[in-house]
Amino acid sequence: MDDTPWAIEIDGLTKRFERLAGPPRLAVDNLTMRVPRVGVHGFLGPNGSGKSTTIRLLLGLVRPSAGTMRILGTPVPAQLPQVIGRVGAIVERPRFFGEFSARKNLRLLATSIGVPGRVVEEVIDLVGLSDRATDRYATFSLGMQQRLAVAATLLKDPQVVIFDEPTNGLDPAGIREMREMIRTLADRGKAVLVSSHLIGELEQVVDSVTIIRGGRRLAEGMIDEVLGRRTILRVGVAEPARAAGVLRANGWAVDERPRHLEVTGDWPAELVTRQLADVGLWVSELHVARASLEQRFLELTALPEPAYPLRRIA
Ligand SMILES: Nc1ncnc2c1ncn2[C@@H]1O[C@H](COP(=O)(O)OP(=O)(O)OP(=O)(O)O)[C@@H](O)[C@H]1O
Repeated sequence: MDDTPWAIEIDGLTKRFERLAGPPRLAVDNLTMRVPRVGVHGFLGPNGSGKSTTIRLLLGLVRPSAGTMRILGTPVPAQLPQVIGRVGAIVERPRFFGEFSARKNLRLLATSIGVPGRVVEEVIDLVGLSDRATDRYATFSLGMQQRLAVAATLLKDPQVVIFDEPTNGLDPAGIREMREMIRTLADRGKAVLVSSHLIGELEQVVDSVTIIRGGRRLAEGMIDEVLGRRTILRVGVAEPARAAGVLRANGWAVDERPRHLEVTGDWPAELVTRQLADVGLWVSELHVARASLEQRFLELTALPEPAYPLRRIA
């Protein structure tokens, strides 16, 4: 069952948590999701949207109320033992011995799962801990602890790597290192599923995304397609009111500011110059900015649900 293009396939997944007081809580609601076999897939949604529950369902830590899931083509949780060896998950902070060095902690783990010592050195290098491998774990910063957790997961050379909110609690340098590590794994041919409620921390590293809210999928696809990386231009021109009219007629959204126009659209900047020149208006300033994906993500997750276009990965 290994010929599927998907690392993870989820169909109609539903999880209802029964509660002693009050009605059951629907944490995941008829969720369908595809994670490609290679690349970084961002699993994005506000806090409490059901990301952790979905990951816990995939890993057999919680039982689904309904729906089907496959990892590398193998149905889970029914056949999870057959595939779990090819999945590395960093869901909770693993326990390491504080008095042992990073290397010693990894060697212990490697021995317990029958992995040779040279692999320990490879993963230490891969997560960028070579300089600190002999330091005691107790002295590690949160970022280094995270990297050691990733190293431990990589010992068995998983095909699919799952991170639940890996940037939580990290400082900007730690976030950057985590991003680089995630990218390295994807560049080595792995499928990386990474959840976050902060798109801004991951936008440079994800190839495709699934966005959820209230346990339901809002959008799915390649990141640029889903979040619409739009062009924003700052345009200086002699007759701003007339220029604004011309650009609006050509489909641009135009905001008239005191000294310039802010022009937003899906097309290249050259079109603005040409469209204005065609009517005898000359551009004195043209500055290209990019819309922040974070802004678009917040707009998207704040919209009323039926308004979303549901997009799929081609
Ligand atoms: N064991 C549980 N019992 C009852 N409700 C639960 C349980 N686990 C999660 N929930 C609820 O399910 C919903 C989804 O939670 P979940 O932790 O999956 O969201 P999340 O997207 O991972 O959020 P965060 O980013 O805050 O971790 C929330 O309303 C949460 O309170």
